[in-house]
Amino acid sequence: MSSSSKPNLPVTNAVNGPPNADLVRERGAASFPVRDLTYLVYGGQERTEHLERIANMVASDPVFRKTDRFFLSRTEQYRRSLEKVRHYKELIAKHNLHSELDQQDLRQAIDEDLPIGLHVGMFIPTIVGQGTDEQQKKWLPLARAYKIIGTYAQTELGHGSFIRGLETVATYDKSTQEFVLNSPTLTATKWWPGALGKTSTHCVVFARLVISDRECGVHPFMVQLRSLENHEPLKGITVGDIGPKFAYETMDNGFLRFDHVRIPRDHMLMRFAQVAADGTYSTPPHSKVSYATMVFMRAYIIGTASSTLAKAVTIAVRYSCVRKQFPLRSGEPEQQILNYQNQQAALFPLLATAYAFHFTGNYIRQMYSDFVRGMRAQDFSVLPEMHATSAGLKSLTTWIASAGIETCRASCGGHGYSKLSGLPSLYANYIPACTYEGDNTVMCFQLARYLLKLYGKAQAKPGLRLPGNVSYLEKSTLLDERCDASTEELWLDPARQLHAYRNRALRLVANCANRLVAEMQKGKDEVLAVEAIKSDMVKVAKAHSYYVVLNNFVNAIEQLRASGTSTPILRVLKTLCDLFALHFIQADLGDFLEYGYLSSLHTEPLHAQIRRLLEAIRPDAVALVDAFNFTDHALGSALGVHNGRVYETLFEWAQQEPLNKTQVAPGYHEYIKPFLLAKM
Ligand SMILES: CCCCC/C=C\C/C=C\C/C=C\C/C=C\C/C=C\CC/C=C/C(=O)SCCNC(=O)CCNC(=O)[C@H](O)C(C)(C)COP(=O)(O)OP(=O)(O)OC[C@H]1O[C@@H](n2cnc3c(N)ncnc32)[C@H](O)[C@@H]1OP(=O)(O)O
Ligand SMILES: Cc1cc2nc3c(=O)[nH]c(=O)nc-3n(C[C@H](O)[C@H](O)[C@H](O)COP(=O)(O)OP(=O)(O)OC[C@H]3O[C@@H](n4cnc5c(N)ncnc54)[C@H](O)[C@@H]3O)c2cc1C
Repeated sequence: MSSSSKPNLPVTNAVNGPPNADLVRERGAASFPVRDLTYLVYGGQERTEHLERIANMVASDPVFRKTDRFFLSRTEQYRRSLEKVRHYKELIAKHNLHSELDQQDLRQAIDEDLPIGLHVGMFIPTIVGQGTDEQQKKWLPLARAYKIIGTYAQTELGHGSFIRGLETVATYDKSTQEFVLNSPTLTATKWWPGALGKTSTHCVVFARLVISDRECGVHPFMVQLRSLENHEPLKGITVGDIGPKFAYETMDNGFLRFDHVRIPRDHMLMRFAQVAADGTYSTPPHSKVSYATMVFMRAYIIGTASSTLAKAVTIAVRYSCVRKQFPLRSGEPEQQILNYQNQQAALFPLLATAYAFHFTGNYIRQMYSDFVRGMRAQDFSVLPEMHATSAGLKSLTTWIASAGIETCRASCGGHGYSKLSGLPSLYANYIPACTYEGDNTVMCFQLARYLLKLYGKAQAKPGLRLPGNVSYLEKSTLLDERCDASTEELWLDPARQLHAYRNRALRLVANCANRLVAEMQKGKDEVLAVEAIKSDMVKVAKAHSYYVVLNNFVNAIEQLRASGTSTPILRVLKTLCDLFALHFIQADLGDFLEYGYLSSLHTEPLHAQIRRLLEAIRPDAVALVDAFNFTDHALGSALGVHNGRVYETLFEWAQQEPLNKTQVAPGYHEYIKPFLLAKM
């Protein structure tokens, strides 16, 4: 064989051999029926089996392969994701997966940021939420059949967070009954929308409406960007890809400029605000109703924080079970790294958090559907609570999940740094969730503002009843109460855990409110006073959101108990809930100590209880990640493979590296050989 054309490496087929013995042993020793926990997570046996059928269909389909993704150029990755989109459509037809839920299941199983994500996640929901009945009748069938592909074009080069600062203009021309869309400045260029660059034929554009020189605020408009015949941009439209990013290579995030592009009057989405033919403008029933798609997506993002973190933890826990380093004493076998307390302290709180966020996702889904039901009946009263709660939870969950993926990566040592571990790309593709759909810090201000307002109202009007999750703001006497968890046992009491979280949140709200007043007493107006407390506002929003997450976890376990869930499952969920509660007190201990809510009387038993919880989770750790039921395809990780054949898989996958295609390195003749063979 020619030494330069073929690798001199053994061809292995070892990835499919017998499973790793440690994993097998651990699976056999679980304290609870794993399958039952899987059913609980996915909503029952039937639903789980349905999801499995779809996941297995995807995993065995070569079009959806992922293993070579690291060796493709950006353009190849984009093309590959288009191929996946086409195949996704073929499978919908072939397997009759026409319901929205089936299609969502299929996309989730494909597990890639496809350039139709924005079409499904924001373009169609905006037509549904903001379009009149006629507009929906016109565009929804086309969009659902993929006869048009759309996106959500709001952010501009100059502004993302400050929506009222957007510069794209839609000027109404009464004489032709058209809107004229224009990008008057460079900073008015739309910048970032997913699938805008190369894929979309249409988009919903957010532009400031101007009628006879009167500014009417930002509104959504349906605009065709590209020809449906040949995909060329239409006249007056400049569109393209924004270039390389941290990751997200499969997505053509784009830019877009308008040069006096005319669209008919009925292309403004007019469910809530209208422009009549004569230019009469009718205001919407709530000034922020056109922001509803963002609220929808924030709720969706909260739900995905659990599954994303669960993937990272699955990889890290399985690998930590297979990986061995050091005997404790010489002559003894080496330890699985999962036996080390530090490894457990890094990973198990994240495991607990993935379960906690699962219940947060259920909670926000329910809240969102109640909100939509109200909105359909023209009741917008829940909007402020929905907006504030989802803004805070989106921030907390994405921050924790992002940091958690990185913790998992680091806990896998050197192999965690290999892209073949799946963790670097999971991290890089996930972290923009802290930015898109509202920068997390900016979102925290929204929740903190809401809490401060309610706190002020409750102070001004004793006896006022506030909604469930914020009702603790009524009880300023809570501020005088102290922790009484002076033993390890007491720290397992959910009422005490919740008391601590409520007390911390209320204290931070109250402090913020007091500081606001103090700043104003120093002579600042309210606007400047708010600026002086902004970092505290972020802490307020996080503290409240932690409380909401824990409260939902505790409530969910109570409901499961009431509905007859088996004791072993309840026991393991309670242990996870305890660890979640105690770990995040330990992580922010300063907050609790600062005002004397806790003292060393309480912190010692707290730390000791956390150590006990880590020990309690250890024998079930593998079973707990198995219960998330990810296929190897979904994990895309040599370290997280279900059979634990980590080294075989790493070795085999590395053979695909293009550098290994030849024995002699490309560049050898030009760059290495000359100095190796140079005369001394
Ligand atoms: C739940 C069910 C889920 C089911 C899921 C099913 C299907 C999903 C399908 C598919 C999904 C597929 C793929 C997607 C996957 C992953 C995601 C991938 C990519 C992400 C794409 C990203 C898209 C984007 O990023 S779009 C752009 C997003 N941009 C932002 O978020 C901008 C952030 N800024 C703002 O929101 C606002 O400007 C602001 C910061 C909130 C401030 O607004 P402003 O106008 O300046 O108002 P203020 O003057 O400050 O406030 C006035 C008043 O209004 C209140 N307010 C503000 N916003 C809202 C709102 N949205 N609702 C209600 N009220 C609001 C504000 O609090 C204030 O109130 P006050 O006066 O009482 O204090
Ligand atoms: C991968 C990705 C996909 C995206 N997809 C889309 C899409 O499909 N459609 C779309 O329209 N947009 C999209 N976006 C844009 C995204 O929504 C915005 O980037 C996001 O809303 C943040 O806005 P910004 O970039 O203006 O950040 P900025 O607001 O400029 O934030 C920069 C910094 O300033 C701080 N800051 C901002 N305002 C304040 C304030 N008032 N007080 C204190 N601090 C402040 C922030 O906390 C942050 O630290 C996407 C972005 C990314 C990264």
